[in-house]
Amino acid sequence: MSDKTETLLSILKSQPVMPVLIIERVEDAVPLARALAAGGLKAIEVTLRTPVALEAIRAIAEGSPDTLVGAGTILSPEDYEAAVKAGSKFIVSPGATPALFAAAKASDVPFLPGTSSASEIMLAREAGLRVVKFFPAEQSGGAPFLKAISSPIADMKFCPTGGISLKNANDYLSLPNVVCVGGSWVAPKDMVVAGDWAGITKLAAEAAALR
Ligand SMILES: O=C(O)C(=O)C[C@H](O)[C@H](O)COP(=O)(O)O
Repeated sequence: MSDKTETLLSILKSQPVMPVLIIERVEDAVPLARALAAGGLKAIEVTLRTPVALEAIRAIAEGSPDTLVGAGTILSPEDYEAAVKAGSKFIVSPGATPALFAAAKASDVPFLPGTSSASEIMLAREAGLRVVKFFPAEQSGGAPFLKAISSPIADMKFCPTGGISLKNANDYLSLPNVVCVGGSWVAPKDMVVAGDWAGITKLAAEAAALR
C-alpha cells in the first residue's frame, strides 16, 4: 500500500463520519470547524461549491489547529492544485477522471475519487488507489451495492456519501469494506446561518459515536 493510501486511510478511519460542508460566509469557517472538532469530527471536507471555499480552507488550516481540512467537489486538476495550495490535506471528487488521477499521482496530497460502478472502481484501482468514495451512495444502489462488490473487488475500501444521515449510516458502517461515511447532515444550513455552534457540536458528537 502506498504512503498516500495509508495517510488517507488513517484519516478516514479516525472517525465514522466525514462532514461535507458548504460554506457561504468565510467568517463561519473557523467556528464551524471548531464546533465539529469539539464534537469529535476533526477531519472535514469543505466543498468547492461557493466563491469563498478556498478562503475558508485557508482560514481553517490556520485558525482551527485541531482540524484536518480537506477539499471536496474537485472537478479539475486546477481545482486540485488550488485546494492543495490553500492547505487541504486530502482531496475529494464526485467522480473519477484520467486528468484527476494524473493530478493525484503528481501530488503529495491523497485523492479520494467518487465512483458508482464496478468499472470506475477498477479504474481507480488501476491508478493505484485502494480507497474511493461511493457517490451518490443511496441513489446508486446503497449498502447492497457495496455488499455485492466486496467479493469480486475484495481489496477496495469505500467512503459512501450522498443521501446518508444518522438514520441509515449504520447500514453502511456495518460493512467490512466501509471505512467511514460522508454527509452534510452534521452541519445543516439553518444552524450555520444562525451560528448555532453548540448545536453543531451536539450533532457531531452524535455522529462521532456511531458504529
Ligand atoms: O462534491 C463532493 O466532492 C462530494 O463529496 C459530494 C458530497 O459528498 C455529497 O454532496 C454529500 O451529500 P449529502 O450528504 O446527501 O448532502
